[in-house]
Amino acid sequence: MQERCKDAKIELTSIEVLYGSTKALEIDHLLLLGPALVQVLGPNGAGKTTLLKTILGLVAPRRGRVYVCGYDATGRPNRAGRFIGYVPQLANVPSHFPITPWEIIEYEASARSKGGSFFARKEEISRIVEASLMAVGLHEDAWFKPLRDLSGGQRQRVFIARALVHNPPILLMDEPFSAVDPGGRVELAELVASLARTHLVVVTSHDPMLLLDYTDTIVLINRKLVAVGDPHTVLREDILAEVYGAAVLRVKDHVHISDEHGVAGWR
Ligand SMILES: Nc1ncnc2c1ncn2[C@@H]1O[C@H](COP(=O)(O)OP(=O)(O)OP(=O)(O)O)[C@@H](O)[C@H]1O
Repeated sequence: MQERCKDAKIELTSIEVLYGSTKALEIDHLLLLGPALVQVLGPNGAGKTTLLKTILGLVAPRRGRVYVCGYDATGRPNRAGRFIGYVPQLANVPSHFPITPWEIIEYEASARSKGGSFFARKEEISRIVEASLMAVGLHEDAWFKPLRDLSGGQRQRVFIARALVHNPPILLMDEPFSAVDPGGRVELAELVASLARTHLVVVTSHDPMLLLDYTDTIVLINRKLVAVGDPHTVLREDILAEVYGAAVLRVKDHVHISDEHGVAGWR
């Protein structure tokens, strides 16, 4: 029987993830409900990507369970992947191939399409590719250009489009702004925010500022869950200092975090 997602929901219970003998992440309980925008924040090596991969079933925790839309998806990427679209860090995606946005989405849609005649499927796949590229606002001029000729912002839209192909209720995005120039970030933030009106969107970040006005929940981690709640509750100097130490500064009524990714500040 086809499993359906009644509520866009991620729940983690008693999670412990190890790489070899090193503990990478510990979470007693975390419940995320959509539609919403959730930012996962933490310093380098805090376990942000590990958290996303654990939710995706790509990393199996040593103990604990991961539920996606109410289904046990612990260590089961095929089950989690039905309900989740994953947008990887652009830095980890090779961009020098002459592949085009259309081909990337077409490949994903073909891999996920089943049944029907070859011609009906081909027509349906073209419809899905077009709808996905339009949903992320990628201009038609860019659809058949090699990926390497696109800007960071355009490339990021392509991978968001790919994540949307199977119409998942949940989107996980790993540092979606890191390879995008400052000019493109604001527009991209608006796209992410608009998707969060209809999806549960979980974004990892070093800088919560760009999405702050749209954010429902901040999850602060540092190899364990440090705090979870709305931005006003979590982005407090004393809580941040627990994770970032001396990298947290107060200048007048602004709080700043400075790390090798730059300085993020807010009031
Ligand atoms: N496959 C792996 N094998 C061994 N150690 C790993 C593996 N993946 C991650 N780690 C380690 O686990 C810790 C958490 O890594 P992770 O990539 O989840 O952190 P992060 O918060 O996403 O970091 P960053 O902000 O630098 O991207 C780091 O110390 C990292 O070196």
